[in-house]
Amino acid sequence: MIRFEDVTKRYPDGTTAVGGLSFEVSEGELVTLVGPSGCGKTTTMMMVNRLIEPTSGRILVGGEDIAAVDPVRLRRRIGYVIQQVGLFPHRTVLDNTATVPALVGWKKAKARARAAELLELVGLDPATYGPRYPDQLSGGQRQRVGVARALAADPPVLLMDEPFGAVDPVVRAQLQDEFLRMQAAVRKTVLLVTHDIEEAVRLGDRIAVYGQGRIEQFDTPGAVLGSPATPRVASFVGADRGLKRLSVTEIEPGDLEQPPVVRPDDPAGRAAAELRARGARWAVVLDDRGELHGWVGAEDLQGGGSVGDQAHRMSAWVPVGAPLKQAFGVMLQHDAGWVAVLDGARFLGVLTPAKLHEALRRSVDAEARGVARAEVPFDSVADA
Ligand SMILES: Nc1ncnc2c1ncn2[C@@H]1O[C@H](COP(=O)(O)OP(=O)(O)OP(=O)(O)O)[C@@H](O)[C@H]1O
Repeated sequence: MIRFEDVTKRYPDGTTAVGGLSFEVSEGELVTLVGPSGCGKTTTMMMVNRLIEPTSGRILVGGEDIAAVDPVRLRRRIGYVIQQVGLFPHRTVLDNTATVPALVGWKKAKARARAAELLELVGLDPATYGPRYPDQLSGGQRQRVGVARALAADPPVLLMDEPFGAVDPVVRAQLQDEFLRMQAAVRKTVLLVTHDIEEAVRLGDRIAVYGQGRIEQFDTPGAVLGSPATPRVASFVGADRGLKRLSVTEIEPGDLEQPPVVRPDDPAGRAAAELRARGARWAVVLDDRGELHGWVGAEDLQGGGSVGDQAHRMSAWVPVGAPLKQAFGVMLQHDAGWVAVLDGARFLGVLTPAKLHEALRRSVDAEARGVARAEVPFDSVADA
């Protein structure tokens, strides 16, 4: 959808902002450009809507060389969100949002209806916020209006320059979440500039990590964190990249351990014998449909009765597909040595700290080899 072919930008004073850039962003993909200040991220982005012209090379949008497209026509297909949102202070939020549709000749009522729909999409009630003026909004709300306005003419491409930069960390995380939810619904092709590696990892389907004027690595968040391509990338992503990787690695059924399973109506004595036979200190309690009833410890079973009478409710659980970081968080929150992993109500297995570590290592290995994690043999990482 967006394709850079050997693009260089040299400013008249001789500064090479970017040199020999080649990469492609697929349709519906969100690519984050991340790197230290002055490395050329904004220059890269502004060449896409021709606010900056490249010195050499070609940029294609939707297969068309943009050098041949009238810049005004080009910008109608490309939404643009910047940190200083740039709302018109004397126009209401609704009219600000309707700016682009009005510019391209939509009837006023249709443009406003569209604007109201978009305010709703970015989490602002149009009846409450539509009639307000920008200075009657919080920073985070203004930022949302900026996103709504950029989407108003339904452009296939969205360029975002530090769109969540001007707000505090809590609001920022909220805006990121909302934006991801929205992107899942609208599936725009997005280039997003940030200097924050956490944000790049959280939002990007793929990340372009910049060094000075060039891309050092262009890959998925997992691959960038798991196997940084250069020492510069490694130092940029930080010494805690293993921890960051926990948030982009999902729990798969193959990662799980299978503890002993008992039924609620099993006699306690029989269940205790089973635990002894397997050398286990506890078991999960599942009903006949394989749904989680709770867990029971060996000592709970001393007193007789049935397993169901002694079972504890299982509060430490996560859904399959959740990030490993969430599982780790739940483990710490409940001071538990393991968490149950569920698919809907169905019990799949448990994740222990050792299994979590193994899942992380296998996922790094899988990315490096370009295969699914399930294809990485366990013994290849067991001794590592
Ligand atoms: N008009 C200009 N004339 C000369 N040099 C420029 C001009 N605009 C940008 N530069 C230089 O080009 C390089 C890349 O700038 P760019 O704004 O693309 O960086 P960036 O990665 O977006 O940085 P930041 O995160 O600080 O915004 C910098 O060294 C900058 O000083």
